[in-house]
Amino acid sequence: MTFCKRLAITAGEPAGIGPDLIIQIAQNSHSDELIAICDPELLYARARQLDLPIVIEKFNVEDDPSPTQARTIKVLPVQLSRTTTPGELDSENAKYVLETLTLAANGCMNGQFDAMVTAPVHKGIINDAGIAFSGHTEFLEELTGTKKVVMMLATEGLKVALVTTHIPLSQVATAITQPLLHDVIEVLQYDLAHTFGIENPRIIVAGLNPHAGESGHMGREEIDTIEPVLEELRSKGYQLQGPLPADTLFTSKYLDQCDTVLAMYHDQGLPVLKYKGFGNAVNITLGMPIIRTSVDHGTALDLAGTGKADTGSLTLAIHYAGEMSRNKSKSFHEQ
Ligand SMILES: NC(=O)C1=CN([C@@H]2O[C@H](COP(=O)(O)OP(=O)(O)OC[C@H]3O[C@@H](n4cnc5c(N)ncnc54)[C@H](O)[C@@H]3O)[C@@H](O)[C@H]2O)C=CC1
Ligand SMILES: NCC(=O)COP(=O)(O)O
Repeated sequence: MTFCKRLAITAGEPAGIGPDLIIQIAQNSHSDELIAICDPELLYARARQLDLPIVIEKFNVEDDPSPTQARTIKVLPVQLSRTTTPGELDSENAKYVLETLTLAANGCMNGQFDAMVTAPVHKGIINDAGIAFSGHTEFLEELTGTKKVVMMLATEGLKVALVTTHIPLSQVATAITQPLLHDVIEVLQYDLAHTFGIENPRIIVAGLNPHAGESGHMGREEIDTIEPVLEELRSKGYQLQGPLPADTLFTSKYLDQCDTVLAMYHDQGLPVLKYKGFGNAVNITLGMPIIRTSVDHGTALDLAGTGKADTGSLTLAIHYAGEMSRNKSKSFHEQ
């Protein structure tokens, strides 16, 4: 097993804190090789603004991976369409952002990179450019041709996976179908075992409605959709508890006895996780043939160029990407 892994890091939205974070973490050495995929001129300009020293080297795929030296950034260059001002979004650069993601993902699929780590993108400005985009998770699901990927965020003592991701709340109830829930739990169960080494994972599944539907008086999704899937999978040996009311399941009584919470939608699970571990959490896309980790935060336009962005989550995402690539097993859909 090669110790030093080659990790692609996409810098994300150029007006956000992604470039800052790459420059900030480059001040230290790393045992894995980090390849930034972005415009090198953007890094130079942001480094001047942050008053941090960097040396940029062009990435050469023919070289063997080598640990990253302090203040050196290896770059796979992609040119911005327009020069960026920190904090000011420009839809002209949306294609550039997607090009960095595509290069990273394709590079992972063809073996050029061991994993990809993504700095935050701005979903809105990509849509403003006329390109339908709801997140890295969905973009990479399509690009890698994966039937179902699962978003999971992890921090010390808590993992939260989601059944639905970036859709309007008004669409959540109809999006949660038995086949979707079944696929999500299968991917989650498989990855907890094979990526995280939890042999018989205990998963707590949240209900959708207040009080998990109050026996059908406050919504029937628990009875009609969630319970039948849990019953079926329990009969195969899965350790599934629920559907539990989401307002009380995030308490130590339940969390101490589970490995992961499966939330029905984005803002049911992630506020709790971020309350517990914002800045010290990682976002992992489960189920793909490639490894992708990401930060727990967004573009923080208010902090771009100020030097105040916290590097904790990107550092953790890089750590996870390295460890996951050292322990890589087949993904759920490849078995
Ligand atoms: N992985 C990704 O690509 C993600 C992208 N986003 C996108 O980011 C954009 C902005 O989203 P918001 O909801 O405003 O969330 P945000 O995370 O960008 O900002 C929320 C608050 O947290 C602070 N913050 C964020 N990251 C920080 C860091 N590293 N250090 C210190 N403070 C930090 C910000 O200054 C702000 O006060 C949206 O377009 C959203 O879609 C959001 C989450 C993840
Ligand atoms: N809140 C998490 C988030 O929005 C990240 O989404 P993605 O871009 O990683 O799909």
